[in-house]
Amino acid sequence: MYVVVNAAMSADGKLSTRERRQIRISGPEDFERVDRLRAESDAVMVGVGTVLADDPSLTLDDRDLVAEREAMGRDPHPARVVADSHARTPPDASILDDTAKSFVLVAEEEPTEHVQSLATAGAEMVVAGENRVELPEAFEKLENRGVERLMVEGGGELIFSLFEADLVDELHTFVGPKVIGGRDAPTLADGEGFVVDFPELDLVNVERIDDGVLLSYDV
Ligand SMILES: NC(=O)C1=CN([C@@H]2O[C@H](COP(=O)(O)OP(=O)(O)OC[C@H]3O[C@@H](n4cnc5c(N)ncnc54)[C@H](O)[C@@H]3O)[C@@H](O)[C@H]2O)C=CC1
Ligand SMILES: Nc1nc(O)c(N)c(N[C@@H]2O[C@H](COP(=O)(O)O)[C@@H](O)[C@H]2O)n1
Repeated sequence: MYVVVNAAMSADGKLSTRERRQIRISGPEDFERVDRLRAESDAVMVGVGTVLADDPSLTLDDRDLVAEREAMGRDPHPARVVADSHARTPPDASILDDTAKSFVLVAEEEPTEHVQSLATAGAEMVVAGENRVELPEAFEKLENRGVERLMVEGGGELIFSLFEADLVDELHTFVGPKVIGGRDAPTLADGEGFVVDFPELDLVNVERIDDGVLLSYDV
C-alpha cells in the first residue's frame, strides 16, 4: 500500500490547541489541494482521537472531483478509515454516514457489543492486533479490500505510529501563519517520540500557498 500523510500545522508545529479544538490553519487554496489529494486516494484515514475531537466527514467538497471519480468508475468518495483499538467511535459519527464506505480498525480484545454497534451503524470492521491496532496487519487487510493508496490526515498519535512502523511513503505538511503554542497541544508526530533511528526525509518540493508554505517530502 502507498501511504501519503498530509496535515496542517501552525508555525510552531501544532496541529490544534491544547484543548484539542480544531483550528483552521489552511487557507482556501490549501483546502482545495487537500480535497484533490483525497480524491486521488482509495481511502482517507484518521485516528479515533481526531474523530472524537473534530467529527470529520473526510468526504470530497468539490462536486467536480466527485464527478471525475465517477467517470473513472470509482466510488464517488474515497472510503474512510479510523484506527480505533477500543471501538470508541460514536455510532452517530459523521464518518459512519452513508456518503462513503467506512472501515473501523479495532484490536482483538475489544468486546463484541462495541464492535457490533459500529457494524450496525454501517462500518466494515477490521480486526488487527491484540490490544492495540497493529498497523502493518491492518493495512494488509485493507489492501485485500481494495485500498492501494491511502491518505492519512492525522492526528499526531497516529502519524507517529505510522513512522514508527515505517509505513509512510510521502509527507506533506502545510505550515500556516499562526502560533498556537501549548506544551500539551498535538504536534505532527506525538507518541513516545524517537530517541535513535530518526526517520529521514527527502525534501522534494517547497511551495507558497495562501499565506503559508507547503513542504513535501519523500520518506
Ligand atoms: N491540523 C491538521 O491537519 C489535523 C489536526 N488534527 C488534530 O489532531 C488532534 C487529534 O490527534 P490525537 O489526539 O493525536 O489523536 P489521533 O487522531 O492520532 O488518534 C489517536 C488514537 O488512535 C487510536 N489508535 C489505534 N491504533 C493506533 C495506533 N497503532 N497508533 C496510534 N493510535 C492508534 C488510539 O486510541 C489513539 O489514542 C485533534 O485535536 C485534531 O483536531 C487531526 C488531523 C489533522
Ligand atoms: N488540512 C487541514 N488543514 C486545516 O487547517 C485543518 N484544520 C485540518 N483539519 C483536519 O481536517 C479534517 C476535517 O475534515 P472534514 O472537513 O470534516 O472532512 C479533520 O481530520 C481535521 O482535523 N486539515
